[in-house]
Amino acid sequence: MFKIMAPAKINLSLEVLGKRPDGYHNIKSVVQTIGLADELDFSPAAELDFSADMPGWDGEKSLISRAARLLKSRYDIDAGARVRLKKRIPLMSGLGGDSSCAAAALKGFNRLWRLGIGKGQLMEIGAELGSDVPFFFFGGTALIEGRGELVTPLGPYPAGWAVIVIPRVDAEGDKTGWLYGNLNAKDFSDGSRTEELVEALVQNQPVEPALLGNAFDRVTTLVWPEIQECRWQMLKAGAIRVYLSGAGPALYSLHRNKAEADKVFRVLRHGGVEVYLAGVGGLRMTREREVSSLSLRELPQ
Ligand SMILES: C[C@](O)(CO)[C@H](O)COP(=O)(O)OP(=O)(O)OC[C@H]1O[C@@H](n2ccc(N)nc2=O)[C@H](O)[C@@H]1O
Ligand SMILES: Nc1ncnc2c1ncn2[C@@H]1O[C@H](COP(=O)(O)OP(=O)(O)OP(=O)(O)O)[C@@H](O)[C@H]1O
Repeated sequence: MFKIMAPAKINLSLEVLGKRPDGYHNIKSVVQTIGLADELDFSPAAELDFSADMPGWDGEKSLISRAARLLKSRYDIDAGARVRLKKRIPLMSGLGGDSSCAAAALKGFNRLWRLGIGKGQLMEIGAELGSDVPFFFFGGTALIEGRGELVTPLGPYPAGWAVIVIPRVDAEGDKTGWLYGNLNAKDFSDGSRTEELVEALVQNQPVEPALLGNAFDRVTTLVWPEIQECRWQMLKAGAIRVYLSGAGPALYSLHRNKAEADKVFRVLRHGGVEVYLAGVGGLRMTREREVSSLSLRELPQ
């Protein structure tokens, strides 16, 4: 019937400003979709029927099924749907895979059941499913704020390549919530580094690597000592700087040309590391410039 791609994301900057009364944290983060993506294949069915080609993937645990149930109850839908998922993004890795699938699912069910829901409303429903979900209705390069539901599209990040390594750690349950809960005042910052990065992107200026960084660096290194070993392996393979994505454990390095990225990728793959090579930046994943009701910020002129 039809397919929808669900790209992974990396956090180029991720600053946590502090804890909110509702238990979430205010953040400022420049997020970027990358060429590593899942693929959702939708077709009509009498009941809900979800499956994936990844062993251990459980439809009932995925936000895809929560998205379906939420729309069915809110819009009084009797119809079902069959979704076949080609899963490429490692789960619970910091690459936002299930969050991206949730956004793709909302788009797909909206189309399959002819609900006619606008993008802004879909983003608000997405925000009920998870803080990373609204961003995926824009993709490309964007600033996310609030708990992640305020999305401001930005000029494209300079086109390049990312080498992504997934350290072998036991990330399970609500690892993101647990890691947020283990942040403390020294992990918090005021968002100014991310504002500088936004300014560079909006003004199409070169991006200083020092502007990239992640508030979860300290706590993830404490919880998962394997991360340090992976960082060293990436540096030894030729990466200049290694960054953490989301709440981890995924690590990535950025490269302007493919040949350099490919060399690092091959060395790591030969070393038995779970490693991916993906395009970064350049094109915007979506063409729409519609700014949703959730994107309240004005870009610096
Ligand atoms: C780390 C990031 O991936 C950065 O992009 C996101 O902030 C996390 O987004 P996410 O995985 O969609 O997170 P959610 O599923 O909404 O929240 C999981 C748990 O993480 C914590 N959480 C999440 C987002 C946020 N801004 N503050 C939080 O404290 C909350 O305890 C929440 O119960
Ligand atoms: N076995 C499973 N099958 C399908 N979905 C799962 C499974 N285990 C967990 N999930 C879903 O995946 C979500 C987390 O995966 P996701 O890939 O979005 O997070 P992430 O990569 O850690 O992103 P980030 O760290 O950036 O928030 C869980 O909240 C849960 O909804």
